Amino acid sequence: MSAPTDKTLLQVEGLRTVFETRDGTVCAVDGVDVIVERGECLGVVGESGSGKSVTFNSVMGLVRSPGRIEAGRIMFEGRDLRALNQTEMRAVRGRDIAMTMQDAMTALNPALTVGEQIAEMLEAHDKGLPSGRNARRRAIRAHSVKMLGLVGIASPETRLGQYPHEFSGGMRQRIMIAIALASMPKLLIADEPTTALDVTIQAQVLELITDTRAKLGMSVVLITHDLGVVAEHCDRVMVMYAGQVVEQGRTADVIMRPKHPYTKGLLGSLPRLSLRGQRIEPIEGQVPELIDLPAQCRFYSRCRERGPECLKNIEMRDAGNGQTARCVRVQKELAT
Ligand SMILES: Nc1ncnc2c1ncn2[C@@H]1O[C@H](COP(=O)(O)OP(=O)(O)OP(=O)(O)O)[C@@H](O)[C@H]1O
Ligand code: NI
Repeated sequence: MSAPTDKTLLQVEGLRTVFETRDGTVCAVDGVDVIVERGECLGVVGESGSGKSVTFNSVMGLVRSPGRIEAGRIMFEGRDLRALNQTEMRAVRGRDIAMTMQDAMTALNPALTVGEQIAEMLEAHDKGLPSGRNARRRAIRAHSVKMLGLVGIASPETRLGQYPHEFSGGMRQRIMIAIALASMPKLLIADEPTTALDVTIQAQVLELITDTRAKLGMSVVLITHDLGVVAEHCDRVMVMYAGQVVEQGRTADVIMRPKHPYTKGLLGSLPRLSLRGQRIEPIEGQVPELIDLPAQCRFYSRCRERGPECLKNIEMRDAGNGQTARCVRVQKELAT
């Protein structure tokens, strides 16, 4: 992983998050490092079950029993988020870091109007709201109308008074983004923001995130199965497999010169020049069970390039240009 700089907003080091199950301890996230710089968009890709959501739920302090963070440091603007108590962490959520959940349908509260939910977020984080009751109410309303307009909801004044079920799936997704953005977070974590949306709405939602990123100067973590989205919207990309980061680097480098056989597999089945809209194609074989994994490359059983030298724990290796990959074959290339 590249080194932190003055511009580093979020730095995760050695994150390990486990779930106790009847079959044993599932190590969903095992030694994950992440760096997010100010203003950048980081893409996170990997097959289902690779640990993408658990990694960022851990950052948000939202891992619930039987899960727990077992090790690692989560530094946000120089503060150690793991050292915060619940009240302090609640203040960070939404105000500094907002996350839109994979499941938009259930993430919204069905019993509250959209306006009430945006207001709740604004009240909780209280960024420069006036103190008088009426002035405060007016400010919240004005800001809520603005947010709904920003996410492309027509007649926002009327729409504020409606409940989630009165909106289409695509609109609900955009409303969740509006709620996340209402507090002007420094970091937006969008977990599969366009899953289950039709192609036109997908494009709108992503444009919205990218535009808002530019306007607010915020950073974005985009969790997605869609490599076309990564190619188009992300400065850097991180590829996860079986609870580990297996490759990361600048998007263009990783897509044009993938170093890890898993990344090559993900890209291999895609037509190079039309990545748009392509989801990850399955690679032959199965992701290993994340319980009591042997000390060897986790991709071993599915790897076309495997050899006896892969039967040990593999560290991330430097491929040059800030690109790293967890494969014994990786060699540093001269800067281009
Ligand atoms: N509540 C839980 N109990 C037990 N294991 C869990 C639980 N939640 C997650 N896991 C484990 O963590 C692994 C990683 O899950 P995670 O949701 O992070 O995957 P993901 O990469 O986000 O996948 P997807 O693309 O399907 O969203 C799962 O395969 C599962 O083994
Ligand atoms: Ni997920």
